[in-house]
Amino acid sequence: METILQIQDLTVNFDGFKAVDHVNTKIEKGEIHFFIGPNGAGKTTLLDAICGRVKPKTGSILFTGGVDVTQYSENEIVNIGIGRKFQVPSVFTGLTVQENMELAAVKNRSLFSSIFHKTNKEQEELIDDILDTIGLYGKKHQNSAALAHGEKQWLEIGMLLAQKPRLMLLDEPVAGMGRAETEKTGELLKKIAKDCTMIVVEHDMEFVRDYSSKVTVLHEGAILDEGSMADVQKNQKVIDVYLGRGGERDA
Ligand SMILES: Nc1ncnc2c1ncn2[C@@H]1O[C@H](COP(=O)(O)OP(=O)(O)OP(=O)(O)O)[C@@H](O)[C@H]1O
Repeated sequence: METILQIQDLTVNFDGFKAVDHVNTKIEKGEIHFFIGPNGAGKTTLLDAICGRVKPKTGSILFTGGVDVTQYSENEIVNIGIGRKFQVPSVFTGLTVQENMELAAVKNRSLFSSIFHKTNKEQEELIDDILDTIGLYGKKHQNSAALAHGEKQWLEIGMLLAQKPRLMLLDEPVAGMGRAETEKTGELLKKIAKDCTMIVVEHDMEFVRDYSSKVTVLHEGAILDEGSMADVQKNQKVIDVYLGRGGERDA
């Protein structure tokens, strides 16, 4: 196993309140690693620290062995290969599926300059491959406003893939999806994880059971348990603070 991300003694404070409290964990290459736990446990804050949105009070986050991303800006973190998808889709609904992909593929953060930057042949091939992977090749010329909820989420995952990340952070990717879309998303994550490791925050426990390689349970900012879903769901403390309290219905 090769470690892609090592989180060491990570603490994030908001006005003295510890949202993340001395967290230590490792993400292995190729994993679909879920973070679960009750509302307010610190899951989103942890993702925010990895992608540079918040700066920790203590600790380090080592990416592929050496680089401490806590010292980097959000843009630098994207450029070294960590992509983040937020809960609310950020697809441009005035553009087609293909145009959204082109914007992402030219890798320019500014919409204005991206519009004037044509994609090259290599980028076109990459876009076609990704559209095939996310199941939207047949809809490439469709306006993205007309896509179903699940399809918009897949397009956004595709837009992240266009930046060729080695690690992808997903915040509640199946929220609002029906069972069929949820399963399709799980199969998509499995496909992607072969080349791009995944960290996923999720409240849908059926989805976590079906698609996780590893689960970290957070409670009040700290790690309560870690392991396979089969193992952590037997832990009485995890049942008491989350699973047994209908935590999965809180989303
Ligand atoms: N910018 C902020 N300023 C102050 N407090 C914050 C800020 N962001 C988060 N918090 C607090 O930190 C704690 C952890 O929040 P976080 O959003 O990380 O939890 P979560 O586990 O993702 O919860 P949920 O499952 O509800 O999304 C919460 O008590 C929240 O109110």
